[in-house]
Amino acid sequence: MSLSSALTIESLRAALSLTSILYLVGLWLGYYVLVVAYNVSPFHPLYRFPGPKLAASSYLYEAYYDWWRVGIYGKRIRLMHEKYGPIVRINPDELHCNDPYFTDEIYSSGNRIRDKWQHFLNAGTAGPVPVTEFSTISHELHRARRGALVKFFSRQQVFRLESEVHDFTQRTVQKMLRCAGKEPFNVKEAYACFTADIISQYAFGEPMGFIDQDGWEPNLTTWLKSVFESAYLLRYVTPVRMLAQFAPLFAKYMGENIRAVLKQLNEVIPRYIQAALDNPENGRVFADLMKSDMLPEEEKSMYRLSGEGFNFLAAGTETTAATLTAITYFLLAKPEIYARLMKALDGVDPLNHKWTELEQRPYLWAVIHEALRFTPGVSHRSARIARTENLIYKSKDGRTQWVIPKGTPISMTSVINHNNEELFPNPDEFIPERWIINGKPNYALEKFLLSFSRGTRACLGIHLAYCEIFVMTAAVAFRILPRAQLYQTTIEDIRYDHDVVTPNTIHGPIAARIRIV
Ligand code: HEM
Repeated sequence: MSLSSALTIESLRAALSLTSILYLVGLWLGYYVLVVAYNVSPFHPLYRFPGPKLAASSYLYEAYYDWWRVGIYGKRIRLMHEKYGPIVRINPDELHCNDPYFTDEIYSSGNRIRDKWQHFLNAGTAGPVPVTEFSTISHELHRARRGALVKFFSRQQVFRLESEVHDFTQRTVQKMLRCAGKEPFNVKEAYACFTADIISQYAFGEPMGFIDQDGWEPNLTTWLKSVFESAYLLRYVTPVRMLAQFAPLFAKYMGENIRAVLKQLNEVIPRYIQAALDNPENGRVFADLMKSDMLPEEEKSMYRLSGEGFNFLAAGTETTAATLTAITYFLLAKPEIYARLMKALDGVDPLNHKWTELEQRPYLWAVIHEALRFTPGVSHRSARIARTENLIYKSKDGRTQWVIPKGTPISMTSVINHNNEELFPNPDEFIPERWIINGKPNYALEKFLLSFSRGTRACLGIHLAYCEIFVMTAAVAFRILPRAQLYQTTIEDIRYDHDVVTPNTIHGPIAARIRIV
């Protein structure tokens, strides 16, 4: 061994000695204590805001409830509001608001700058996801990315492709009917097959084949479940987040579902996009996006577009399927609501109904909005940062006023807003009638619905989601429910208990097992 390599090994040994490791740990602890002290000191810009000091001192408090105890910080935040008022400090850097009248200030529209916050986006950092429209922090870049996509998801565009929604609806219903007299099944899985196939067809020009496969599982949500379940681990455990970047390298050592997701992300979706580009006539979103002059060339890489494709599937499958499942559950559990709905659908053709025609039936509109309130597809809070303006908060009674400093992440939580007793009396009850006023849909109440978020970052797929929900609900009401019964399913399989970004019940994901006779 040469002298120089002997010296290198010697210095490495010295660097890794117990004393030096203890010294480094001590330094880190000292730094951490200083940060905690600063967070609760009067020097911190959020010092005056009420909330538990422990929550303000470090992210450990939030991590304990969201990661360790799994997704229950939302419940904790609700209790904080009861004690501290409408605006509370829930971690060192974030405020939370539970006044629904302030929604459009936080989630504003137009030119008012609203950034997203890295802390939240850390929950989904694998592969190209961070470079997608959904995960874009900066208002300006988000605007450019969304601007290029928005026309593909407009109401007009959904009308143009509505016949495909009908086709997939009828095929799903036919497949459900083939389960008659057989084993009960979880209708959520059937809806997940339907929603994944529709988005794939809509975005890439071809379905993923879940409706045509034998049985309902596995499907995309079977695989995505593990992605949602790892969201908090990625958010709070930095080394895991860093390792996630290299996930494809050690894919073979990972669980089956994560492997399936990686395959979708790295092989299946790029293949769909390539097929779309090779066949521009039928190429839908991606073929057109390549030609779009709204996006600079560097935004059109296969890597980034695969991320967008993946996000469409992830954003629109579980959410829409959960809403349809809640509707099915309540229509079966409450025959009086089902009877009223069937009366409202009088005259509608069971096999050939139009979305616009269905929207004109106030009771159907009400059932759907009550399901979106009761089971919002996304139950975790989502923060916005007003980078350039202080937000002025004034409670309705004028007793509470706050100036929220510009640059502060501030969030709301759909399940908290949707349980507001003033807007939604008896919020634990499923009451479609609350959405009807003078025999018409109560559009004024709709602006308090946070299921699709609001403002510049609201759900891009909202029109597609509504079209799917209206068309499928009517089809199921006519053709499935007269022959279906709930099987080993109670309200506890639907009611929100905690979240893994999407709502979960005490038994896990939302589910409604039905038997068709
Ligand atoms: C009931 C069904 C749905 C619900 C409840 C829902 C809910 C939401 C919510 C709450 C957000 C905002 C998330 C945030 O603040 O970070 C969002 C964003 C988004 N959703 Fe949906 N969604 C649904 C269906 C769909 C469908 C069918 C698609 C189709 C592709 C879709 C695509 C998207 C996209 C691309 C975004 C990101 C928008 C942006 O950042 O500009 N969603 N959705």
